[in-house]
Amino acid sequence: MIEVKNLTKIFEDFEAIKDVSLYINKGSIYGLLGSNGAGKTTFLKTLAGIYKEDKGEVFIDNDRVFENEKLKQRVIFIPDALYFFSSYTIEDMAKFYRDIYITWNEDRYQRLQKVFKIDFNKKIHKLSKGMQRQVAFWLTLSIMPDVLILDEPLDGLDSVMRQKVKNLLIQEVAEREITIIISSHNLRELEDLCDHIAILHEGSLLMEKDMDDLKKDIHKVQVAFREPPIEESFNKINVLYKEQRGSVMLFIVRGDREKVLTHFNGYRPLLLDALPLTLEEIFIYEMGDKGYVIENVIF
Ligand SMILES: Nc1ncnc2c1ncn2[C@@H]1O[C@H](COP(=O)(O)OP(=O)(O)OP(=O)(O)O)[C@@H](O)[C@H]1O
Repeated sequence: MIEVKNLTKIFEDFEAIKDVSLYINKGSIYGLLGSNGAGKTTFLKTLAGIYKEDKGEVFIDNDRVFENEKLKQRVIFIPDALYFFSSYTIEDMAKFYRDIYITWNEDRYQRLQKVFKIDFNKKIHKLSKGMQRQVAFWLTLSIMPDVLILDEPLDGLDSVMRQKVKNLLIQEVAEREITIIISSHNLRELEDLCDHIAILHEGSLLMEKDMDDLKKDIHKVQVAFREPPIEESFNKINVLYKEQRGSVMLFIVRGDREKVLTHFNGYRPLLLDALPLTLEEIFIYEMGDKGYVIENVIF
């Protein structure tokens, strides 16, 4: 269980994280979204104990993370820009981790070679970007961490390998109840993996929700009216976005699905359809609500 209490992180006079509080349950796969520069990497590095909190506190299983060597045995961070010692082979790196991590699992390391299929004796810096990322997962999963913090984790992996890695992560959660925190711009991927989602915007927590609740709360409504109602009628519902597409109107509406449908049914429409939004659509509309808008959104 991870608890972040009123976390603020400051670089010189710039507040990269502003008073963020949240709670991540054990066994959760928690997705972190946000525009470029929103503070995701800073947040993850503070969670991993690489950065010290300037205000507030980060706890993992009720222990402070920063400078906590014991806890760092159980918490692994895979950064977006990977780092390996130059001239090290995979086996050299494994030896290094074997010496550091008491939880290192040799059997798993050997078995995962069948998944990643890269020669142990290859020099890591001579491998492709995607292969280096495979090595990062291979070594990390051999450490058997309890908490895995991943910054843009699947970047550079091909589609087959992405699926394999996602399966390995889901298996870890199912079998060992590890906790995974993932930041990514690939919302399709987060949608498949995560049970919880948070959106950071300019260092602040914009929204934090269970994935199912998030989807229950926002709808894409397509409606064709016999006679369009007056504009003010829509003030009774929480419309985030509205667009005319020929004879059909598209609404993005927040609120209870049944209440939204009852409202539109009141006009006896010729056509009425309410569809769930994808995570990508939810992100765009939530951000649009905060002034981070893209024009002419076409789905
Ligand atoms: N070491 C640092 N020194 C000064 N400013 C920093 C440092 N690291 C990050 N920042 C600033 O903090 C803000 C948040 O950066 P961060 O890398 O956390 O964003 P991000 O959400 O991960 O962005 P992206 O999606 O583009 O990777 C940015 O304005 C960035 O310039």
